[in-house]
Amino acid sequence: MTKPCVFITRKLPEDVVAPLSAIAEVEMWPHEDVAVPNDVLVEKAKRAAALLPMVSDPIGEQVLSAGAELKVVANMGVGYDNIDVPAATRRGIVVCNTPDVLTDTTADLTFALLLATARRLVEAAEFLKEGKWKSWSPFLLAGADVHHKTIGIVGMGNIGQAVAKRAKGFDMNVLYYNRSRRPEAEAELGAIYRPFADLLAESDFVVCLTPLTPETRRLFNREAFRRMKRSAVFINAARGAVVDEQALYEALVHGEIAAAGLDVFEKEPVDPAHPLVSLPNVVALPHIGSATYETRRAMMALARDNIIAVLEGRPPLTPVNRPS
Ligand SMILES: O=CC(=O)O
Repeated sequence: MTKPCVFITRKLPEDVVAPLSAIAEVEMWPHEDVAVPNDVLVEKAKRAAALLPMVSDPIGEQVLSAGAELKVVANMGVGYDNIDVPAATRRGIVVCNTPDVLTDTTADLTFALLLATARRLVEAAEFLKEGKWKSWSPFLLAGADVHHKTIGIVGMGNIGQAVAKRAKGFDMNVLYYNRSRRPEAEAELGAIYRPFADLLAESDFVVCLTPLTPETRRLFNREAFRRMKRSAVFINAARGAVVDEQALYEALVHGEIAAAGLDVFEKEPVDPAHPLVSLPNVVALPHIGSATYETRRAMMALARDNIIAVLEGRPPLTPVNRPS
């Protein structure tokens, strides 16, 4: 019997791929740091029973309709806004993501970004390396305190709750906004629910961790930034398109908010000349929320195991849709 074909859109370690190679004919895009061009992806999809894409690979109508044999698309990421899930569901294709395995790692990065932005760590490190440090001075590179302040978390899923836990360790007052109330976070973490507009007005740190959906696209617009305190620090570790980047730029330039820490951008990789990136009060990172060796390997393994399960006729481990 011929083995089903699997296409992986980046070069992954052989030992991670080995269990899949035992049951399938696996082809990998041979580069680790260059994305597969869309025309190649469409071509590969034609023979594939399974795709293992990165969160940066668009899996829309074009790829899905080419994939006559496709049974499963196992994204390597918790977010799956790069995949047209309704179109996959209509075609009977299972879509999977990689939740849970990245929760603590992404929460660590989010909190590190918050600290780095509030305490101006990147600016300070560059200041020293550029030979600008002439003396200890009272307000040299002074930032804002984090401890005992109010954090407002928008998107209280697993990562939001893990950030809340870290914030509690800093004696912060934790507010949250979510589509649905989270009684367990309220009981266990003392997180307090606030309507979106109230959270923006009351928080010293506004942390965006909501998935990108049609409802959350450009949620952080001009009006949202105007509601924030002038001393507010905005952190985005979710998706760039949840933010109106022009509105954020203007809010930062006009002093409507104090600073921003951004791990994600509407267009990635972001141009280093992007106006937001050039601002001194912006800490910009290249979408590294889950980027530790341990977690990235766990994400790869989970995506792989989702594919193995579907190809072997078992239920997927972490599906996001239920095609009939
Ligand atoms: O952004 C990364 C992810 O969704 O896992």
